[in-house]
Amino acid sequence: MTISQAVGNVCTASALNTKKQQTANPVENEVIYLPNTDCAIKSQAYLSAFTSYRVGGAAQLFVAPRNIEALQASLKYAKERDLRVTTLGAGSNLLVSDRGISGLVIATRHLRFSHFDHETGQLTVAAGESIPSLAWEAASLGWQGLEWAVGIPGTVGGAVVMNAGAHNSCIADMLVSAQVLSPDGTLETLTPDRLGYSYRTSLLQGGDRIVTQATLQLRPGSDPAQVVAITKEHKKHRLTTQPYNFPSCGSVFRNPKPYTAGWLIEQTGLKGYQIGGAQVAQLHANFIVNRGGAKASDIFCLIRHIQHQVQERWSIRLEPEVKMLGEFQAACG
Ligand SMILES: Cc1cc2nc3c(=O)[nH]c(=O)nc-3n(C[C@H](O)[C@H](O)[C@H](O)COP(=O)(O)OP(=O)(O)OC[C@H]3O[C@@H](n4cnc5c(N)ncnc54)[C@H](O)[C@@H]3O)c2cc1C
Ligand SMILES: NC(=O)C1=CN([C@@H]2O[C@H](COP(=O)(O)OP(=O)(O)OC[C@H]3O[C@@H](n4cnc5c(N)ncnc54)[C@H](OP(=O)(O)O)[C@@H]3O)[C@@H](O)[C@H]2O)C=CC1
Ligand SMILES: C=C(O[C@H]1[C@H](O)[C@@H](CO)O[C@H](OP(=O)(O)OP(=O)(O)OC[C@H]2O[C@@H](n3ccc(=O)[nH]c3=O)[C@H](O)[C@@H]2O)[C@@H]1NC(C)=O)C(=O)O
Repeated sequence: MTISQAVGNVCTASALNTKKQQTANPVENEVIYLPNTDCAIKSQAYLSAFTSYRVGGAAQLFVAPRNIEALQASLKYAKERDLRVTTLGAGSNLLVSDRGISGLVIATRHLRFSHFDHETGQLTVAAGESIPSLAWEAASLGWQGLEWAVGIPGTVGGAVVMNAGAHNSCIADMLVSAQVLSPDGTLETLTPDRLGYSYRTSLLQGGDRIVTQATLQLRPGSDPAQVVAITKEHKKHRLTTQPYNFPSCGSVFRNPKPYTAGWLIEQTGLKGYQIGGAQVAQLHANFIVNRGGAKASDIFCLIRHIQHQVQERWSIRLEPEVKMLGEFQAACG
């Protein structure tokens, strides 16, 4: 089954809306439809609703396709109007500027479909599927391999791009192939050796290809109760070591091996340090939490402050894991 067979007819390619075809960009608060689809493009859509930090200004234009054809139509729409395209998954590793993002923002989380192949032990999933939901589903089937992914509130697409990982496992370890869509509308299936994987890195980062689907190799045949128990242990460990009670993006910085960012930041005396509504978490110093009312600029300036302090104290440059989208001020006060 393909993604287009698996989804309903909302925001899909169809001939239903030919009367709604328009060529202009929508003006503020207007909704128009992609030609030959019932897929709406919205203007000035606030991205704070689409990021785990709950911050971020508006997308100039926003679309959430539900199948490949509607995704291809979105890219065509952008190309014809010379609009820059930005792709979002679940927005759980993003800091979107308060000034928003120009061009067309494509949210992939409505690309949904999953198939557990009991013969091969392979899980084929659309980019918008939730990684933690799949981890629980695999566990309840007695399939091993995704226990580590519980508690990572992202999509399959975001995990493939970020090489999401935890507990010494990561997506690259189990990726059989990823299907990607190029700006010219062509689909290609790539094996991991073509994706330049290393720790929290892939060649897909910062590029213009959109992940549409992935196939993961898992290990069926275990006692579901045992796999669920291990998954629960991972979740419990997270809840005791990471702050889940306030919005965040997970780890802000990559670990500068052999050190860990959390240790360096704590030793620099920054736990609890706050700028506006953004605070270095007390429970884990590599998390910046939104304590309420934070602006993206507060989080951005706290990131810069941490980098500066850690550099001064340890001569180590912390590299952000979080992806910053849009424009940020050059200097913080
Ligand atoms: C509480 C919490 C805990 C976390 N724990 C972990 C952890 O243990 N390990 C870990 O690795 N991460 C963790 N994260 C970070 C985050 O969940 C992961 O990086 C996740 O993989 C991001 O997925 P996403 O769908 O939210 O991607 P987004 O944040 O939406 O996007 C991330 C990047 O991928 C791009 N992108 C997203 N989808 C696509 C697509 N379909 N095609 C092309 N590009 C795309 C975006 O443009 C952006 O550059 C955590 C975050 C939170 C909030
Ligand atoms: N701090 C932050 O910025 C953010 C934190 N989060 C947090 O991330 C966490 C992700 O947790 P995680 O458990 O991985 O995913 P979720 O709690 O999001 O659950 C994902 C799916 O897995 C199912 N599920 C959850 N627990 C179990 C279980 N014990 N057995 C079987 N199925 C289960 C859920 O089913 P059902 O719906 O039936 O419960 C749901 O369909 C959540 O606590 C969420 O609040 C998310 C976004 C941002
Ligand atoms: C949350 C993320 O991924 C997480 C992932 O969930 C966990 C679990 O596997 O391991 C990494 O965290 P981490 O290296 O901070 O793991 P932890 O086990 O919490 O801490 C490592 C070490 O740092 C120390 N530590 C941590 C936090 C802190 O405030 N102070 C401190 O001293 C701990 O005591 C421990 O000795 C990933 N982070 C990175 C940047 O690699 C993410 O990428 O967003």
